Amino acid sequence: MKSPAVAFDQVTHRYGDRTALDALTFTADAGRVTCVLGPNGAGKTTAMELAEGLKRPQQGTVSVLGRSPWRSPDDHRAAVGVMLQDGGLPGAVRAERFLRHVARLTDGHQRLDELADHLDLQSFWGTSVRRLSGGQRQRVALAAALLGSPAVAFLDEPTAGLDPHARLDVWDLVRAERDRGCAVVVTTHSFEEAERIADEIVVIAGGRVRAAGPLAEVAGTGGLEARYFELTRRKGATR
Ligand SMILES: Nc1ncnc2c1ncn2[C@@H]1O[C@H](COP(=O)(O)OP(=O)(O)OP(=O)(O)O)[C@@H](O)[C@H]1O
Repeated sequence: MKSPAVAFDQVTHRYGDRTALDALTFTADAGRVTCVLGPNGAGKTTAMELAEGLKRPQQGTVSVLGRSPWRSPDDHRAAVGVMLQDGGLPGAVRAERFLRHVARLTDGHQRLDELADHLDLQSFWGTSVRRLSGGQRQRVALAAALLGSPAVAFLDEPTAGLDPHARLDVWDLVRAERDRGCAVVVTTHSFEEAERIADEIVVIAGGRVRAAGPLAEVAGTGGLEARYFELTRRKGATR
């Protein structure tokens, strides 16, 4: 059996006395879109940061393409595309200049033309990143993550704040990445998004996996939204 592109095995991570991840265990495969859902503070970003090699796991193991992301060398990192929630983009540089720079580093010139088309980047090519709207900046961050045609892509809330056209463009792009064999891991708060793009769903709450599996299996007959509220119900809440 092929090993998963991303594997969390019994990962626990604490910030002081707060447990952000509690024996978290799940996998994500190549050629699949895995959507990670969970309430604010569930541990999604912490999990993504561990998988991206930005944090070292305190307990348990994280593996991406068969290696520990914390210890992996640069060529391994190049196979992993990352779109962070805050973008981490340089403010003073024009969008085009920034992306051409990333394209040089990732050998992604041809890809840049495709992505520019797909995400309508030319309409704000000449604007410095700091003057872009939130949604435009997000599209630049997404293009930067995908320029190197990565084998694994981590996209943290890629469509938050995007207009309906841009959301459709991003969903198309995510499906295209999956179809070329990429393991795409997407965090989202949108059931619509998960239902449109996910092959696999992972629901996290309180740092633990509450459900994981194919979309139809996790959603069951009542639908994903109902199942999510059932899995993540808060004490005293009416739903
Ligand atoms: N740097 C930090 N220092 C202390 N606590 C932190 C830090 N980062 C996250 N936490 C805590 O860890 C828990 C998990 O946070 P995390 O950001 O991973 O959740 P999330 O699921 O991504 O939330 P959101 O949906 O709001 O983005 C939360 O209780 C949060 O307050």
